[in-house]
Amino acid sequence: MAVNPQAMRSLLKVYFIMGSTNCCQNPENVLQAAIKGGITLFQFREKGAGCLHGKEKESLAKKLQAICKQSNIPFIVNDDIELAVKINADGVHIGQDDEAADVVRRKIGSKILGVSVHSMQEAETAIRQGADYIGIGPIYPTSTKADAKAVQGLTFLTELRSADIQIPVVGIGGITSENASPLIEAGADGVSVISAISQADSPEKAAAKLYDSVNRIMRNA
Ligand SMILES: Cc1ncsc1CCOP(=O)(O)O
Ligand SMILES: C=C1C=NC(C)=NC1=N
Ligand SMILES: [Mg+2]
Repeated sequence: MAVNPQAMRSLLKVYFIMGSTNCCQNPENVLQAAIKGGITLFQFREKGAGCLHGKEKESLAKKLQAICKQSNIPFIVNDDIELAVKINADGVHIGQDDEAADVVRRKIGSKILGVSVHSMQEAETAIRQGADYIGIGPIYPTSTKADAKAVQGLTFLTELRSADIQIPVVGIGGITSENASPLIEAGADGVSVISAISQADSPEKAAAKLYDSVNRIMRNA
């Protein structure tokens, strides 16, 4: 269901990303709590040391997809296009080391397509090839992704918005409710987080605080 940019922007507000290796508690309970707290979009990202594969990965994906469905939260799959198509996910997120966005677009039809970009060139290519949103980062230092690129702060986001690039944009990397506001003020449509919610004592409270800090800024913008 490729969404129109305005609908995409509201989906990106509090974009929770998680896989089994990011959770201290049961992933289903963490997702249930995050939804209660107010996340607006979910991405299943089963990656890194100790992550699930094959049937186990598919089984967890289906459980988390069912939880999202109950609350009408779109379910995005990271990297694994085949899995996304097989379980009829609402969209996929790809990076520069995955298949090209135009190839993925042909495979997923009108589902949501997100692309990670780190330069104007990559952003323009993603837009041309039909991305519905772009993910940029790491905005702040993060230990969640071992091979994250250099911390970019708000520089690239500011460059995008100064070049009048209007595609929906979400930032990622080390984001918490304490540092989310400057990102929104610089023109991001939302924040995507892994550990701020997945490793919180209360994922529900963490999600609610993020939702509140993002909306407070948007109301005053
Ligand atoms: C997937 C990804 N891409 C850039 S940083 C990152 C990890 C973000 O995790 P956290 O929100 O815990 O910093
Ligand atoms: C690397 C990523 C960047 N941005 C988003 C939204 N998801 C990702 N997996
Ligand atoms: Mg990838």
